[in-house]
Amino acid sequence: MTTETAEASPAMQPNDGDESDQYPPHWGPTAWSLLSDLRQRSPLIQCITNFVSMDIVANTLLAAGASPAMIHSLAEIPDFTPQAQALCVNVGTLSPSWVPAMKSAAELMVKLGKPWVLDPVAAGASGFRLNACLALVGVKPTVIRGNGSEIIALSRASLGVSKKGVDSAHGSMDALEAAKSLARASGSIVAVSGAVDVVTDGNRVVAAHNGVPMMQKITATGCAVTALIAAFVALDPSHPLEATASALSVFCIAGELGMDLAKGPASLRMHLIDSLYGLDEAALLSRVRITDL
Ligand SMILES: Nc1ncnc2c1ncn2[C@@H]1O[C@H](COP(=O)(O)OP(=O)(O)OP(=O)(O)O)[C@@H](O)[C@H]1O
Ligand SMILES: Cc1ncsc1CCO
Ligand SMILES: [Mg+2]
Repeated sequence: MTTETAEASPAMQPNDGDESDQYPPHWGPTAWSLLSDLRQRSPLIQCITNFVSMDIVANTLLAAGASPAMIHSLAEIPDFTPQAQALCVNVGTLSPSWVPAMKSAAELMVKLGKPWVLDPVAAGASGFRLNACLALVGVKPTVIRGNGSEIIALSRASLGVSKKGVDSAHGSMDALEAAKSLARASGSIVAVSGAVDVVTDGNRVVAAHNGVPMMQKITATGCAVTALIAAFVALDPSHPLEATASALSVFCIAGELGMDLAKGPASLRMHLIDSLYGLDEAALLSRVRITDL
């Protein structure tokens, strides 16, 4: 829900020529190996997500090779959640009755030693939402992925800073220090999406430079990439930072390839999903742009 342009980002062209020297070569094979694994192993990903995003989240997971389940009833969690390889919790259309299911599913995943990922949509929009997000952060998400404004709001609240500030239109780089503080305070990997996606464990910071600005004009692309992060982390739970950066880069490469065929947001949505489904090794290796900051 932030607006950010990407004039400074070299994200739209293949990673070839001299420019490739700035991108460490190990990231391409890492991302490809995770995507290949996803297609082979098809992990079951439980999503407790908002009404707006349910369709694009399920279709993104399917196109990437995962198996989505949009199951959010508290009554089903004891039987169903233990079968999932990862859980994605998204507070986008939160109401009080959803919070116990979110907490209970997350607690169960932690108890079982499995990863779960939090998308704190519009975290600073209300006291109710912020408190729910803080309670969920207390259940130790493996990864928290939000846009700049969301990470700044959550980071301030988790550090007990009462001044909320103007939580709109923050770029991902503006949120870098907030992301590091939140990662240190929570023990989670924190990812901030934007023209450049940044991922941190509180010390190390990596940046993924893929994507196109038009992705912001499709609702719930952020929710979709959070779910894809859950799927990637399910494959390699002991390396969540690498899995998170790879998922962001892969999703954004699908956006770049989709943009070549799109006429606007609606056709980009379709072509992004098609491009994710068809993404091959050569295209991925030539386009991955991940750097250590
Ligand atoms: N200016 C940009 N240039 C390139 N890619 C972008 C840009 N802005 C966002 N993206 C990409 O679009 C996807 C969604 O990120 P965004 O920051 O818009 O999420 P969000 O605000 O949580 O969205 P939503 O709430 O609609 O799900 C991410 O994969 C991100 O990398
Ligand atoms: C637009 C919108 N409102 C609540 S959730 C959502 C989807 C993007 O997060
Ligand atoms: Mg969002």
